[in-house]
Amino acid sequence: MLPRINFTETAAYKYLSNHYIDIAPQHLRDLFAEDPKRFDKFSIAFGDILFDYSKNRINDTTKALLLQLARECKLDEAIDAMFSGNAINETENRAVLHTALRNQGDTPIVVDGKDIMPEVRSVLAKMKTFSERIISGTWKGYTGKPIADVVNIGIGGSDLGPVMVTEALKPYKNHLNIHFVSNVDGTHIAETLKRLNPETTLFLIASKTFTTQETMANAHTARQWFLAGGAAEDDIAKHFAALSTNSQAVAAFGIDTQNMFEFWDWVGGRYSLWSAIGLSIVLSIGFEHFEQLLGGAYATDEHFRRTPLEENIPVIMALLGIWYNNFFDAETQAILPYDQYLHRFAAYFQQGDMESNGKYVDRNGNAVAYQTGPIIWGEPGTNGQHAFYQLIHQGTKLIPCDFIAPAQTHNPIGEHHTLLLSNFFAQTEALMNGKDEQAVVAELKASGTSDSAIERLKAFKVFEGNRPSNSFLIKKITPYTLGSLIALYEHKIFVQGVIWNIFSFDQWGVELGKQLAGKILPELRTADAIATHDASTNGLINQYKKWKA
Ligand SMILES: O=P(O)(O)OC[C@H]1O[C@@H](O)[C@H](O)[C@@H](O)[C@@H]1O
Repeated sequence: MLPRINFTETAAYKYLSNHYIDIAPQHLRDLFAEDPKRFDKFSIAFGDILFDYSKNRINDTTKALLLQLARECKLDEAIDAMFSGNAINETENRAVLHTALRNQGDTPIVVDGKDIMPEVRSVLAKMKTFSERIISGTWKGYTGKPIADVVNIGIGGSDLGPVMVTEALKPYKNHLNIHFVSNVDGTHIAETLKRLNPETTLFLIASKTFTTQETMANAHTARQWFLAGGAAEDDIAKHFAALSTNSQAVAAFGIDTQNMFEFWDWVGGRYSLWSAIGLSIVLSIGFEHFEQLLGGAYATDEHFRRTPLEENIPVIMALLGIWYNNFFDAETQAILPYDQYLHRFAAYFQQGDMESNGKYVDRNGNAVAYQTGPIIWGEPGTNGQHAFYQLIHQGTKLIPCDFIAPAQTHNPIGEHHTLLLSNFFAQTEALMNGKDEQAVVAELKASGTSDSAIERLKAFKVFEGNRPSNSFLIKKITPYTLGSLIALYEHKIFVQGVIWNIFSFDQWGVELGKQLAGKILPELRTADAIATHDASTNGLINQYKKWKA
């Protein structure tokens, strides 16, 4: 069981509330001026990742109080409970062990009296053999040709992780073309299939439950398309594999269970890229690179599990988030990677974070009286700069930002990377320092602006600054460093859930819409006018019926 502590009733919370009143008016500029050791104090080097959190609205007292908060909420106990396989996903009575999927230690991990590591290793071995056959071309399609295209059909956790990682690790890609189909909108699969040849295409049906409507619809369409190309039912075994926990449903669909890559109910969908769900990643970059990804995540797991809280990156990330979310009333958190390959990173953690911590019911089943999970959003720099940074710099909302950038690029073309990084450094500095009226006036004077124009313009050109950010400077985005980075964010989410006293590993909030869609679907199949819903829903459905072709 996870502890049940209302963090707003801890001593640390009360101290933090008072401390907030001291900190809120202080400017980051002054905090830096007062403390020459601020960067050394508030940054952590972890392998090839430098985490700089000095540009946050904190001082030594803030950090000490936030750590006290974590201790009062028994974070240590919760970390132990997760790693040791307790059923901390209490509403589904499941352990939470995505860490076991990348475990490289030799201590058994026991769930329901059984060491799960042999099974984990055996699925990994199966993924290795299978992927080597596909990549080398020894696996042949039904007309004897090697596989050229792989289509992962899955949604949510069975899509976003593989999409994000295959994009992030494109420099490590082999010759296979990897496609992802997730949306039940027929356009997604239709546009994908247009470019493919059934003789050389492999479908991975990725679904933990193997019941998800969107995935099943797409899988059936893929199957029909494949058979319509001239293949026989028996040929399906050469072109379809399943990544799932549900062997019965896989067999019922007609996929040979030989071609099923299993995972287990102790892997949450949004934490599953490390499991068989990662097969598209393995096919894209090869098993060795996938192992490096797991290795990087394992290094973070060890860091998270064994490093004292004050030097523990996911813990610090989480506590800073809580500082802004619950004391500064910030509602969102931006993730801004200065790396084009990481263009799906924020989208990935939109699910990771918002599906985990978007909860208003606490672990006792009561509505909370405080804010929980933030809205996660972001786009790669510098595109974001020319779109929404205006609001971050001069808007009325406080938006804590995570900036992520590699020191080395995979594409050293001319000065591109230096230009990119100059923007990365400039933005965090500008957000922190801002530009005061004096500087604005001096600048306008120097450019020959008239006094009356200066008077008219100066207010618009002032930047308050004092906008907080974290910076992750990474030597290079490799499978290993990416694995580490993803796991840092995963554990941040976990720590926040522990402190907010919510369950981070269920997702009941996605069920109602599915249930209602199930009810509405048969109503859409008839031409009859509908009167079973509220006036708005009836009105929309009936208009749809009039308009549909
Ligand atoms: O892998 P499955 O079972 O098809 O589920 C896909 C997604 O389904 C959604 O309903 C869940 O909210 C996600 O968490 C999950 O990842």
